[in-house]
Amino acid sequence: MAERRECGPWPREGEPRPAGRARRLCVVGAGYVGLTAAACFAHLGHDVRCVERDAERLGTLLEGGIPIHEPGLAELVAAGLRSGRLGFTDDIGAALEGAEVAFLCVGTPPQASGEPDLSLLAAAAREAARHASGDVVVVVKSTVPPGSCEALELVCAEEAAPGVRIRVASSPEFLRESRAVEDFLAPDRVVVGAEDADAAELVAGLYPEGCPVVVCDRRGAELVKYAANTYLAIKISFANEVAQLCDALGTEAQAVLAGVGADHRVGPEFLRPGPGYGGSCLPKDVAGFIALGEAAGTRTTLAAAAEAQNAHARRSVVHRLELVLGGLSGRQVGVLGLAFKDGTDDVRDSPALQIVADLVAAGAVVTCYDPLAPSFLALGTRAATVSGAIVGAEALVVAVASEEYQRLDPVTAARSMAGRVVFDAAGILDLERWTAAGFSVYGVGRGMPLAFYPVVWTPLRWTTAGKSPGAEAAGA
Ligand SMILES: NC(=O)C1=CN([C@@H]2O[C@H](COP(=O)(O)OP(=O)(O)OC[C@H]3O[C@@H](n4cnc5c(N)ncnc54)[C@H](O)[C@@H]3O)[C@@H](O)[C@H]2O)C=CC1
Ligand SMILES: O=C(O)[C@H]1O[C@H](OP(=O)(O)OP(=O)(O)OC[C@H]2O[C@@H](n3ccc(=O)[nH]c3=O)[C@H](O)[C@@H]2O)[C@H](O)[C@@H](O)[C@@H]1O
Repeated sequence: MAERRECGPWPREGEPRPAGRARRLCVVGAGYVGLTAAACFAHLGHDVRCVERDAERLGTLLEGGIPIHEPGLAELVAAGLRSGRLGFTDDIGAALEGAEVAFLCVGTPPQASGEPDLSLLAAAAREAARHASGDVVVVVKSTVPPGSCEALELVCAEEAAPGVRIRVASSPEFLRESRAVEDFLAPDRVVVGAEDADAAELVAGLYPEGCPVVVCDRRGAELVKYAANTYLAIKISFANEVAQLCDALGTEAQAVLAGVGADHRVGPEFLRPGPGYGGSCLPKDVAGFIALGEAAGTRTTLAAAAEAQNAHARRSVVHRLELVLGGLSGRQVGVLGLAFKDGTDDVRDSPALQIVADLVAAGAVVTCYDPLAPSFLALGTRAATVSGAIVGAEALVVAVASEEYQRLDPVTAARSMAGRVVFDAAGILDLERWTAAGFSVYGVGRGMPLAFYPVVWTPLRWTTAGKSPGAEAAGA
């Protein structure tokens, strides 16, 4: 076993102290998860070398920039580089020198079957094992199906030099994009799956002091991640289901869901209706959860229902707008938001992007605005400001719940737009103000014209005091 060593003097004045000792760490992959983990571990006092194989991404990092938008991350990276506790390289051998722990944070993108593609991860594990000169605990942070760590341990054993022991542990990541740093430094919990207590303790000790740690076996830790994301997806789909019902019943979804979420057993978070969930993980992990059930021969009906409801939610924005406008061909539509949610530049599997694509496919003339989404997106016309996106528009779609869009003044919008239709898919506009400015406001859980519904719901009529119509019909 490699000798454990301290990484520089500790503690340093004014800096947070890690729960365990400061360690030498290697992090493979400098994406949303890897870069955040590397910068935060360095902030916690560890000595971190981060390996990135993408030349452009690495170049940006080596020049002191960061390749993604994540609040607070640039500052942490800069501080890590200044202190010497953070470094970037494409040389995994150099990054592993003296490292006791190597975190694998590479992508596990979805395949058509719903199962994730683990080829990048297997390649990273192979490289790490091949270049390890001493014993290393390889920690899989990427989201992987149960059983992956066990399989990777065999791969590592094949590649490792004689006498080098590679143990593979699981420690899935739960951070949210746009809040990656705060989530990493103050997690609700850390999950560690390892086959021996020593490895579990080593890994758990790297995280911020005082955060709750759930220790289980590797399969359990791997499953926590899928189950957690699937549960969040189910909650969002439930909110969308309630919102659709609210539209049909002519009531406001926000108030109804606030009433549901106020019960502490339910909780208010992830009950915001909208254009469906997206991003690189929720859709992928729900599909992965269903694929897991199929492989294991268990029922995953709730996950499948969440997926089906989400597909409906994502299609229905443009479908509804088409009905409201009486057709989309040649109609000028402004869209606010392209990223998969507010505060990020990530457009992977973005519902907003799908809205724009569906509008363009239906023949609409689209102008969109997003302050962070990459400029290479060639969908419709890209405006540089909110006002640029709405000028001359017959209808406006708010696709992402951003404060910037919420601040849009309806009186100014009315002056600039050609029409008075707003589809508030994100559910953020002040109904009263927009209605007062002459707009017809539609949206998910924000009301739809009655003609939209094939069945017109009629309020129950109480014909006999104290008895329900059902009771009467039953002859009570
Ligand atoms: N994005 C998110 O918010 C979260 C993602 N996850 C999971 O974490 C994993 C990573 O996700 P992201 O960070 O979003 O992916 P990403 O695609 O943004 O970043 C992965 C990085 O790894 C690099 N890479 C791939 N193979 C490499 C190798 N052999 N050596 C060095 N670098 C290599 C890529 O060039 C890329 O920069 C996925 O399994 C994902 O499901 C988990 C929690 C949150
Ligand atoms: O595994 C992952 O990658 C991560 O996936 C999600 O994080 P993230 O994808 O960054 O974004 P969320 O904030 O969860 O939003 C996901 C999608 O759901 C939508 N959403 C979220 C909440 C809500 O109430 N309603 C709703 O429609 C968002 O707009 C977005 O499209 C989870 O929240 C993280 O815990 C997890 O680590």
